Amino acid sequence: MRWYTRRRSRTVCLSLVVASLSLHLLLTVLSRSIYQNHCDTPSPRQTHLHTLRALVDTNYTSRMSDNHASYAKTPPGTRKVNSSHMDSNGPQKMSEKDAVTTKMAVKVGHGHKEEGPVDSLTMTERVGKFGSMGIKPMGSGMSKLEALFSHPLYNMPTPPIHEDDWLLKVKPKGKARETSTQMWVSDSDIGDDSAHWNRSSDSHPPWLRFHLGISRWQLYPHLDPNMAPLAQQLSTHRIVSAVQKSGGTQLKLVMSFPNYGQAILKPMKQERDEETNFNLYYFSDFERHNAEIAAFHLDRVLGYRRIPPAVGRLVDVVTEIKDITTDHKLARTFFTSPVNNVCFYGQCSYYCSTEHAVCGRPQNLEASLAMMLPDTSLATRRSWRSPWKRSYSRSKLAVWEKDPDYCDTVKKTPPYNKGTRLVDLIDMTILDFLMGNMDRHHYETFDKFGNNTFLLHLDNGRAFGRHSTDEPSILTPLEQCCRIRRSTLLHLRLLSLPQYRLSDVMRDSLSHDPLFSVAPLLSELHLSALDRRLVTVLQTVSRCQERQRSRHGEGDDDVIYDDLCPQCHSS
Ligand SMILES: Nc1ncnc2c1ncn2[C@@H]1O[C@H](COP(=O)(O)OP(=O)(O)OP(=O)(O)O)[C@@H](O)[C@H]1O
Ligand SMILES: [Mn+2]
Repeated sequence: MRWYTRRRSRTVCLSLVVASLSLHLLLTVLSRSIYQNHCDTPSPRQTHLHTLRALVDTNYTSRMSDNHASYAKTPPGTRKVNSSHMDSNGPQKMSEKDAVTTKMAVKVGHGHKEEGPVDSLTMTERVGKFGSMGIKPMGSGMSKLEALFSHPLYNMPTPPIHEDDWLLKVKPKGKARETSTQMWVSDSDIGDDSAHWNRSSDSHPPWLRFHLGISRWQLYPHLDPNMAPLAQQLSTHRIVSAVQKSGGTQLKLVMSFPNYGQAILKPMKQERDEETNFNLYYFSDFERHNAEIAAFHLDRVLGYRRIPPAVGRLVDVVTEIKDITTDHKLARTFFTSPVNNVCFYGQCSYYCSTEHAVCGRPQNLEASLAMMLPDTSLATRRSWRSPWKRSYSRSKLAVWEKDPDYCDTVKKTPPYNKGTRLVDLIDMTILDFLMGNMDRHHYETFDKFGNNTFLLHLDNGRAFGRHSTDEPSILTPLEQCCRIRRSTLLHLRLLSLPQYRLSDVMRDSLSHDPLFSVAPLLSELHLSALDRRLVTVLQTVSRCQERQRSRHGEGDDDVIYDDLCPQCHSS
């Protein structure tokens, strides 16, 4: 009898699995047709479907290290691509609106005579090409980045966003004071007469549109048309104020623009091909401007959209900082170096001294400008200590380093015992492992959304310090918890296929940053480290699944958190 019942329930389970898979495929087809670009031809669509089917295949194991095996997974008719561009599909054309009309001639190069001329594109021309769909690849075809972003996995239908799922609400017309920051208010300030909100008004400056687009689930939407104007604002708009940002340990500035937008500036501290000194502990490492920029791109490529847009800019330290700053403490730290470069060091608890000054060449300084989040008076944030925080000590080990069953405790502890918090943390772990960031001591969330929201991945300046080694301890949460979102796993598998290879997509994405005209944001060695680390992540997940199978048989999957099937998780 018991045997019969078990057999019956197994049959029911199997039918449910088959039904759910068919539903997913149906959804995929639907989403494809919803988001279909008119330029698309049928063959890539089939390719997408085949790829998706292969990715969903639970027997998938990473074969990235073996290209031939990976190609074997690709369906017939898929073009074998070796360059970073695909030519099978018409690109989504850069709209006229995206094209930048104003030109700002940027003095590229570092003022060093021995550095020859660099890419002739001006910074604004680069910016015009920024943003997921404002990209026109060199050749005639679709870039790998475009191909990736048009894949069904990135275009799954999402549930409608309710009014409560937006971070900010716009004051009704008539009450707002033009161009004032009073135009937008926190949720609690809004009255009953909120019928005329205008979230996507073209008249709003890009930074405001960015703020108004922040939801419970992400900082900005996939294929956000505001991304190009936002990047343009960050990299070209006049800077009217530059003051030091308090808090944190290293020098950073708050820059303000004429339209009231603000950004956080982190200066260049390390050459691209330089590796962090191996004798330095992670907590003594510098922050790198290119790490902030590359982290934003990687986060977007992974489909997370949890890092505020960060863009590179050549800043004139004299006219754009020294001459306009009202921060006397900052102004006092400017000096001219022995080779006539203008330098400053500001005031902070680390590296703010003459020895660690940041210098222009002679006035041009490479920097990252990250879009400022809404002020905390409008949208308070909560800072959470990471359960896998390092000890920040040369001699002490953290608890998680000593206890292999540490995750069992975390899994029982709120907020990790409910909803998506644990898998969100694992998402962050994966991002950090890929970019070698050991400095994730805290993360933040928007208070308004309680525990049911995404995690902000702020402060990525210590990523991309080393390319020749990987830091396995960063992956500990994944190793110990053996849990991952299905959507994340599918994205990672997609990025391990040759036609969407992570390094190629990242090279492509980063080439649209304005500073690419000075030098690529990540060296080739850092790009290939991404591919190598991706293999490690996929292998870790496979190991988890094997371990689970050997313990519990083929039954239900405890490793995969099926976020593509929300009704599967009622808690
Ligand atoms: N884009 C942003 N918008 C608004 N606030 C931000 C943004 N990025 C960072 N912050 C805030 O500024 C604080 C300091 O920034 P950040 O962590 O990058 O500096 P830091 O010097 O590296 O700090 P720490 O030494 O604590 O790691 C963050 O904790 C965060 O609350
Ligand atoms: Mn930091």
